[in-house]
Amino acid sequence: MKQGGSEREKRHAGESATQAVSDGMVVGLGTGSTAAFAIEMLGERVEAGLDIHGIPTSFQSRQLARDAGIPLTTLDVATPDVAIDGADQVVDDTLIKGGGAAHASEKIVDTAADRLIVVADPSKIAQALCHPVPVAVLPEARATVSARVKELDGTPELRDAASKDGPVVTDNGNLVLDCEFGTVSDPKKLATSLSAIPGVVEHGLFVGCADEIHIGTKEGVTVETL
Ligand SMILES: O=C[C@H](O)[C@H](O)[C@H](O)COP(=O)(O)O
Repeated sequence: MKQGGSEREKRHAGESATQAVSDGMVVGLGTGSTAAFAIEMLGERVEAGLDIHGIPTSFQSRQLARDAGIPLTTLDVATPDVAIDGADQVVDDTLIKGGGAAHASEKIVDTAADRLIVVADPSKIAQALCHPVPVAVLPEARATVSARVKELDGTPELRDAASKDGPVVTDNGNLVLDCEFGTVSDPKKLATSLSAIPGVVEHGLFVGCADEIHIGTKEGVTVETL
């Protein structure tokens, strides 16, 4: 599922995004290898005196934030001023996310934030949405959701775990169907259709969600404000 992009490019994107963070802010902490660089950099700034709280989007980002010394809070008591998160594909302000199976919590935190900054390497930027759409489903709904995805002309594939026998199980105990739709010409319509299927917990289409894209390159970063 994961696409290329060098560590250097990801680091440049992650570090650039953290410049939007200042004292007193609550920061949504995205998941994945690119967001991890932002968390690392925020930790260094916290150690140097930056006063922030983070809201993690997965077990991974929670652990990284703890290791980095970032104080944590929850959506029960705080609203993120900004969220910094990665993506698997970016077309303008619309994203496909969920390569790390964290898109349900990411969507909750990212859309609650006043501002969503996406961190990406150039391999993620596309002209058309054509990446398979991850769909988190309740385990008992795997077959019924698959059938409905096929009615939408999609091809669902249960995501298998690399490190154990059997399927990927999300932080919330759900399964993931990677659904191939070819080129998605109307992401809003597909998002609505997927959300309406009983048993779908969340899908990875983030339609019109991004406010800024920080694209890390070997030399530096390009920032697109949307
Ligand atoms: O579920 C995971 C997330 O949506 C990630 O933000 C996305 O897969 C991008 O991850 P990475 O920066 O490792 O490519």
